[in-house]
Amino acid sequence: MCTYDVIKQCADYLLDRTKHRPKIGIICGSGLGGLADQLTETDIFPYQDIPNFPVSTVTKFHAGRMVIGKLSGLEHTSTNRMSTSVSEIPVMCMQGRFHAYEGYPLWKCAMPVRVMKLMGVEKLLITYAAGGLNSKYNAGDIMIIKDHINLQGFAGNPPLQGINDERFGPRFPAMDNAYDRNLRLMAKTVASEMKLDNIIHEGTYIMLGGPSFETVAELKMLHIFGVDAVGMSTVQEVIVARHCNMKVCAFSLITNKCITEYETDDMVNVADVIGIANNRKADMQELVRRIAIAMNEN
Ligand SMILES: O=P(O)(O)O[C@H]1O[C@H](CO)[C@@H](O)[C@H]1O
Ligand SMILES: Nc1nc2[nH]cnc2c(=O)[nH]1
Repeated sequence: MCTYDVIKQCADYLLDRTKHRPKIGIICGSGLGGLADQLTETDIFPYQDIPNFPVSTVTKFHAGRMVIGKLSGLEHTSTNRMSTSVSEIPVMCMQGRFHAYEGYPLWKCAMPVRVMKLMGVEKLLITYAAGGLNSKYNAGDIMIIKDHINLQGFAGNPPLQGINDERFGPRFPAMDNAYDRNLRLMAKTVASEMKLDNIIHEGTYIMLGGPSFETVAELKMLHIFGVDAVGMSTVQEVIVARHCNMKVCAFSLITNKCITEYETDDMVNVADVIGIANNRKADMQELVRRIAIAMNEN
Protein backbone atom coordinates (compact mmCIF):
# COMPACT_ATOMS: atom_id res chain seq x y z
CA MET A 1 0.00 0.00 0.00
CA CYS A 2 1.04 3.61 -0.55
CA THR A 3 1.11 5.52 2.73
CA TYR A 4 -0.48 8.92 3.22
CA ASP A 5 3.02 10.44 3.24
CA VAL A 6 3.92 8.92 -0.14
CA ILE A 7 0.70 10.20 -1.69
CA LYS A 8 1.31 13.62 -0.14
CA GLN A 9 4.81 13.66 -1.64
CA CYS A 10 3.27 13.21 -5.12
CA ALA A 11 0.65 15.88 -4.46
CA ASP A 12 3.25 18.33 -3.13
CA TYR A 13 5.53 17.63 -6.11
CA LEU A 14 2.72 18.71 -8.45
CA LEU A 15 1.47 21.62 -6.30
CA ASP A 16 5.01 23.02 -6.09
CA ARG A 17 5.24 23.04 -9.90
CA THR A 18 1.87 24.46 -10.96
CA LYS A 19 -0.01 27.63 -10.13
CA HIS A 20 -3.36 25.91 -10.80
CA ARG A 21 -5.53 24.67 -7.94
CA PRO A 22 -8.08 22.39 -9.66
CA LYS A 23 -11.24 21.23 -7.91
CA ILE A 24 -12.17 18.99 -10.87
CA GLY A 25 -10.18 15.95 -11.97
CA ILE A 26 -10.64 14.13 -15.26
CA ILE A 27 -9.42 10.61 -16.08
CA CYS A 28 -9.20 10.09 -19.84
CA GLY A 29 -9.83 6.58 -21.16
CA SER A 30 -8.38 4.75 -24.17
CA GLY A 31 -8.10 7.05 -27.15
CA LEU A 32 -9.90 9.84 -25.26
CA GLY A 33 -6.92 11.81 -24.00
CA GLY A 34 -7.47 14.62 -26.52
CA LEU A 35 -9.41 16.67 -23.99
CA ALA A 36 -6.17 17.34 -22.15
CA ASP A 37 -4.76 18.83 -25.36
CA GLN A 38 -7.52 21.47 -25.28
CA LEU A 39 -6.35 22.90 -21.96
CA THR A 40 -4.52 26.22 -21.90
CA GLU A 41 -1.71 27.48 -19.64
CA THR A 42 -0.77 23.86 -19.10
CA ASP A 43 1.77 22.31 -16.80
CA ILE A 44 2.52 18.81 -18.08
CA PHE A 45 4.04 16.05 -15.96
CA PRO A 46 5.04 12.72 -17.55
CA TYR A 47 4.13 10.04 -15.02
CA GLN A 48 7.70 8.81 -14.82
CA ASP A 49 8.77 12.23 -13.46
CA ILE A 50 6.30 12.20 -10.56
CA PRO A 51 7.88 10.51 -7.53
CA ASN A 52 6.39 7.09 -6.67
CA PHE A 53 3.82 7.38 -9.48
CA PRO A 54 3.05 4.32 -11.64
CA VAL A 55 3.92 4.54 -15.34
CA SER A 56 1.71 3.76 -18.33
CA THR A 57 2.65 0.64 -20.23
CA VAL A 58 -0.12 0.75 -22.86
CA THR A 59 1.33 3.96 -24.26
CA LYS A 60 -0.28 3.50 -27.66
CA PHE A 61 -3.64 4.41 -26.06
CA HIS A 62 -2.58 6.17 -22.86
CA ALA A 63 -0.02 8.96 -23.21
CA GLY A 64 0.96 8.72 -19.55
CA ARG A 65 0.95 12.38 -18.52
CA MET A 66 -0.74 14.51 -15.90
CA VAL A 67 -1.90 17.69 -17.61
CA ILE A 68 -2.95 20.57 -15.36
CA GLY A 69 -4.39 23.69 -16.95
CA LYS A 70 -7.45 25.73 -17.77
CA LEU A 71 -10.54 24.46 -19.54
CA SER A 72 -12.65 27.10 -21.16
CA GLY A 73 -16.30 27.12 -22.07
CA LEU A 74 -19.62 28.84 -21.68
CA GLU A 75 -20.78 29.13 -18.11
CA HIS A 76 -24.44 29.61 -17.21
CA THR A 77 -24.55 32.60 -14.93
CA SER A 78 -28.21 32.40 -13.96
CA THR A 79 -30.23 29.57 -12.49
CA ASN A 80 -32.58 29.43 -15.49
CA ARG A 81 -29.50 28.79 -17.72
CA MET A 82 -30.55 31.69 -19.97
CA SER A 83 -27.59 33.94 -19.41
CA THR A 84 -24.06 32.79 -20.17
CA SER A 85 -20.49 34.03 -20.09
CA VAL A 86 -17.16 32.56 -21.12
CA SER A 87 -15.35 31.04 -18.17
CA GLU A 88 -12.08 29.27 -17.55
CA ILE A 89 -11.75 26.67 -14.84
CA PRO A 90 -8.65 24.87 -13.61
CA VAL A 91 -8.74 21.09 -14.10
CA MET A 92 -6.26 18.25 -13.88
CA CYS A 93 -6.42 15.54 -16.52
CA MET A 94 -4.86 12.13 -16.39
CA GLN A 95 -3.94 11.51 -20.01
CA GLY A 96 -3.93 7.78 -19.49
CA ARG A 97 -4.74 5.49 -16.59
CA PHE A 98 -3.47 2.25 -15.06
CA HIS A 99 -5.04 -1.18 -15.46
CA ALA A 100 -4.77 -4.39 -13.46
CA TYR A 101 -3.65 -6.27 -16.60
CA GLU A 102 -0.52 -4.08 -16.71
CA GLY A 103 0.54 -5.84 -13.51
CA TYR A 104 -0.53 -3.15 -11.06
CA PRO A 105 -2.52 -4.01 -7.94
CA LEU A 106 -5.88 -2.25 -7.84
CA TRP A 107 -4.84 0.17 -5.08
CA LYS A 108 -1.97 1.30 -7.29
CA CYS A 109 -4.22 1.71 -10.34
CA ALA A 110 -6.35 4.05 -8.22
CA MET A 111 -3.55 5.81 -6.35
CA PRO A 112 -3.65 8.93 -8.61
CA VAL A 113 -7.20 9.59 -7.34
CA ARG A 114 -5.79 10.07 -3.83
CA VAL A 115 -3.10 12.35 -5.23
CA MET A 116 -5.88 14.44 -6.78
CA LYS A 117 -7.73 14.49 -3.46
CA LEU A 118 -4.70 15.81 -1.59
CA MET A 119 -4.32 18.48 -4.26
CA GLY A 120 -7.86 19.72 -3.56
CA VAL A 121 -9.92 17.92 -6.21
CA GLU A 122 -13.55 17.45 -5.11
CA LYS A 123 -15.24 16.10 -8.25
CA LEU A 124 -14.03 13.41 -10.63
CA LEU A 125 -15.06 12.90 -14.24
CA ILE A 126 -14.09 9.53 -15.69
CA THR A 127 -14.11 8.30 -19.28
CA TYR A 128 -13.21 4.88 -20.62
CA ALA A 129 -13.82 2.51 -23.51
CA ALA A 130 -16.20 -0.40 -22.98
CA GLY A 131 -18.02 -3.15 -24.83
CA GLY A 132 -21.80 -2.79 -25.08
CA LEU A 133 -23.57 -5.86 -23.67
CA ASN A 134 -27.05 -4.33 -23.62
CA SER A 135 -28.50 -5.32 -26.99
CA LYS A 136 -29.80 -1.76 -27.49
CA TYR A 137 -26.28 -0.31 -27.39
CA ASN A 138 -24.31 0.31 -30.59
CA ALA A 139 -20.66 1.09 -31.22
CA GLY A 140 -20.26 4.85 -30.84
CA ASP A 141 -22.96 5.19 -28.14
CA ILE A 142 -22.20 6.71 -24.76
CA MET A 143 -23.29 5.22 -21.43
CA ILE A 144 -23.46 7.26 -18.22
CA ILE A 145 -22.71 4.81 -15.40
CA LYS A 146 -25.59 4.51 -12.96
CA ASP A 147 -24.01 1.72 -10.95
CA HIS A 148 -21.22 -0.85 -11.09
CA ILE A 149 -20.54 -4.42 -10.03
CA ASN A 150 -17.26 -4.71 -8.13
CA LEU A 151 -16.41 -8.23 -9.27
CA GLN A 152 -12.83 -7.99 -7.97
CA GLY A 153 -14.31 -7.17 -4.56
CA PHE A 154 -16.49 -10.30 -4.78
CA ALA A 155 -13.27 -12.24 -5.27
CA GLY A 156 -11.58 -10.74 -2.19
CA ASN A 157 -9.45 -8.25 -4.10
CA PRO A 158 -10.89 -4.81 -3.40
CA PRO A 159 -8.93 -1.60 -4.13
CA LEU A 160 -9.28 -0.58 -0.45
CA GLN A 161 -7.53 -3.76 0.77
CA GLY A 162 -5.05 -3.24 3.60
CA ILE A 163 -4.81 -1.03 6.66
CA ASN A 164 -7.26 1.86 6.40
CA ASP A 165 -5.99 5.43 6.83
CA GLU A 166 -8.88 7.50 8.21
CA ARG A 167 -7.30 10.64 6.73
CA PHE A 168 -8.54 9.34 3.38
CA GLY A 169 -11.86 7.93 4.55
CA PRO A 170 -13.71 5.37 6.68
CA ARG A 171 -12.92 1.65 6.87
CA PHE A 172 -16.35 0.74 5.54
CA PRO A 173 -17.47 3.33 2.98
CA ALA A 174 -20.98 3.21 1.52
CA MET A 175 -21.32 2.89 -2.24
CA ASP A 176 -24.89 4.16 -2.50
CA ASN A 177 -25.12 7.03 -4.94
CA ALA A 178 -21.52 6.25 -5.96
CA TYR A 179 -22.32 7.82 -9.32
CA ASP A 180 -23.74 11.09 -8.09
CA ARG A 181 -27.45 11.45 -8.89
CA ASN A 182 -27.29 15.20 -9.50
CA LEU A 183 -24.25 14.90 -11.73
CA ARG A 184 -25.96 12.16 -13.76
CA LEU A 185 -29.00 14.34 -14.19
CA MET A 186 -26.82 17.23 -15.25
CA ALA A 187 -24.91 15.00 -17.68
CA LYS A 188 -28.19 13.97 -19.29
CA THR A 189 -29.26 17.60 -19.60
CA VAL A 190 -25.96 18.55 -21.21
CA ALA A 191 -26.17 15.56 -23.59
CA SER A 192 -29.67 16.69 -24.59
CA GLU A 193 -28.42 20.21 -25.23
CA MET A 194 -25.84 18.62 -27.54
CA LYS A 195 -28.65 16.66 -29.24
CA LEU A 196 -27.06 13.35 -28.25
CA ASP A 197 -30.26 11.83 -26.79
CA ASN A 198 -30.35 9.07 -29.40
CA ILE A 199 -26.91 7.73 -28.40
CA ILE A 200 -26.95 8.33 -24.63
CA HIS A 201 -27.81 5.56 -22.18
CA GLU A 202 -27.58 5.06 -18.45
CA GLY A 203 -26.56 1.65 -17.17
CA THR A 204 -24.49 -0.75 -15.10
CA TYR A 205 -20.77 -1.26 -15.72
CA ILE A 206 -18.54 -4.14 -14.79
CA MET A 207 -14.77 -4.21 -14.82
CA LEU A 208 -13.00 -7.46 -15.64
CA GLY A 209 -9.27 -8.04 -15.32
CA GLY A 210 -8.55 -8.28 -19.07
CA PRO A 211 -6.50 -8.03 -21.18
CA SER A 212 -8.34 -10.85 -22.97
CA PHE A 213 -11.81 -9.93 -24.12
CA GLU A 214 -14.76 -11.98 -22.87
CA THR A 215 -15.94 -15.37 -24.01
CA VAL A 216 -19.55 -15.84 -25.09
CA ALA A 217 -20.26 -17.84 -21.91
CA GLU A 218 -18.85 -15.06 -19.71
CA LEU A 219 -20.97 -12.47 -21.50
CA LYS A 220 -24.11 -14.58 -21.12
CA MET A 221 -23.40 -14.75 -17.37
CA LEU A 222 -22.81 -10.97 -17.13
CA HIS A 223 -26.07 -10.37 -18.99
CA ILE A 224 -27.91 -12.34 -16.29
CA PHE A 225 -26.15 -10.13 -13.69
CA GLY A 226 -27.77 -7.07 -15.31
CA VAL A 227 -24.57 -5.66 -16.80
CA ASP A 228 -24.93 -3.17 -19.68
CA ALA A 229 -21.26 -2.39 -20.44
CA VAL A 230 -18.03 -4.32 -19.89
CA GLY A 231 -14.55 -2.84 -19.48
CA MET A 232 -11.18 -3.21 -17.79
CA SER A 233 -10.94 -0.10 -15.58
CA THR A 234 -12.79 2.59 -13.63
CA VAL A 235 -14.37 0.65 -10.72
CA GLN A 236 -11.27 0.91 -8.52
CA GLU A 237 -10.99 4.64 -9.28
CA VAL A 238 -14.62 5.19 -8.29
CA ILE A 239 -14.35 3.21 -5.05
CA VAL A 240 -11.21 5.08 -4.00
CA ALA A 241 -12.78 8.42 -4.97
CA ARG A 242 -15.96 7.73 -2.98
CA HIS A 243 -13.88 6.52 -0.02
CA CYS A 244 -12.34 10.01 0.15
CA ASN A 245 -15.70 11.68 -0.47
CA MET A 246 -15.19 12.91 -4.01
CA LYS A 247 -18.26 13.19 -6.25
CA VAL A 248 -18.06 11.01 -9.34
CA CYS A 249 -19.54 11.02 -12.83
CA ALA A 250 -18.38 8.41 -15.37
CA PHE A 251 -19.00 7.79 -19.09
CA SER A 252 -18.35 4.75 -21.24
CA LEU A 253 -17.69 5.19 -24.87
CA ILE A 254 -19.19 1.99 -26.28
CA THR A 255 -16.50 0.97 -28.74
CA ASN A 256 -17.98 -2.37 -29.77
CA LYS A 257 -20.99 -4.57 -29.34
CA CYS A 258 -20.19 -7.60 -27.17
CA ILE A 259 -20.51 -10.82 -29.16
CA THR A 260 -22.96 -13.15 -27.48
CA GLU A 261 -23.49 -15.73 -30.24
CA TYR A 262 -21.26 -18.62 -31.27
CA GLU A 263 -22.40 -18.74 -34.88
CA THR A 264 -20.55 -15.65 -36.10
CA ASP A 265 -17.09 -14.79 -37.37
CA ASP A 266 -17.23 -11.34 -35.74
CA MET A 267 -14.46 -10.70 -33.21
CA VAL A 268 -13.69 -7.82 -30.86
CA ASN A 269 -10.36 -6.27 -31.62
CA VAL A 270 -8.49 -3.35 -30.20
CA ALA A 271 -8.12 -1.62 -33.57
CA ASP A 272 -11.94 -1.28 -33.70
CA VAL A 273 -11.94 -0.01 -30.12
CA ILE A 274 -9.50 2.74 -31.03
CA GLY A 275 -11.19 3.40 -34.40
CA ILE A 276 -14.55 4.07 -32.70
CA ALA A 277 -12.84 6.11 -29.98
CA ASN A 278 -11.31 8.27 -32.72
CA ASN A 279 -14.64 8.69 -34.52
CA ARG A 280 -16.48 9.72 -31.39
CA LYS A 281 -13.78 11.54 -29.50
CA ALA A 282 -14.92 15.01 -30.55
CA ASP A 283 -18.44 14.45 -29.10
CA MET A 284 -17.06 12.76 -26.03
CA GLN A 285 -14.56 15.55 -25.38
CA GLU A 286 -17.20 18.22 -25.89
CA LEU A 287 -19.59 16.39 -23.55
CA VAL A 288 -16.94 16.11 -20.84
CA ARG A 289 -15.86 19.72 -21.34
CA ARG A 290 -19.42 21.01 -20.97
CA ILE A 291 -20.08 18.80 -17.96
CA ALA A 292 -16.88 19.95 -16.26
CA ILE A 293 -17.92 23.58 -16.75
CA ALA A 294 -21.44 22.84 -15.47
CA MET A 295 -19.98 20.90 -12.50
CA ASN A 296 -18.00 23.93 -11.56
CA GLU A 297 -21.23 25.90 -11.22
CA ASN A 298 -22.93 23.32 -8.98
O1 LIG B 1 -10.76 1.55 -19.73
P1 LIG B 1 -9.84 2.19 -20.67
O2 LIG B 1 -8.61 2.72 -20.02
O3 LIG B 1 -10.52 3.21 -21.56
O4 LIG B 1 -9.30 1.05 -21.64
C1 LIG B 1 -10.14 0.18 -22.39
O5 LIG B 1 -9.55 0.00 -23.63
C2 LIG B 1 -8.56 -1.06 -23.57
C3 LIG B 1 -8.72 -1.97 -24.72
O6 LIG B 1 -10.03 -2.35 -24.88
C4 LIG B 1 -8.82 -1.73 -22.24
O7 LIG B 1 -7.81 -1.30 -21.37
C5 LIG B 1 -10.16 -1.20 -21.81
O8 LIG B 1 -10.33 -1.16 -20.42
N1 LIG C 1 -13.59 -6.08 -21.12
C1 LIG C 1 -13.81 -5.34 -22.21
N2 LIG C 1 -13.21 -4.17 -22.32
C2 LIG C 1 -13.46 -3.45 -23.43
N3 LIG C 1 -12.98 -2.25 -23.78
C3 LIG C 1 -13.53 -1.95 -24.98
N4 LIG C 1 -14.33 -2.94 -25.41
C4 LIG C 1 -14.30 -3.88 -24.44
C5 LIG C 1 -14.95 -5.15 -24.31
O1 LIG C 1 -15.72 -5.63 -25.16
N5 LIG C 1 -14.65 -5.84 -23.17
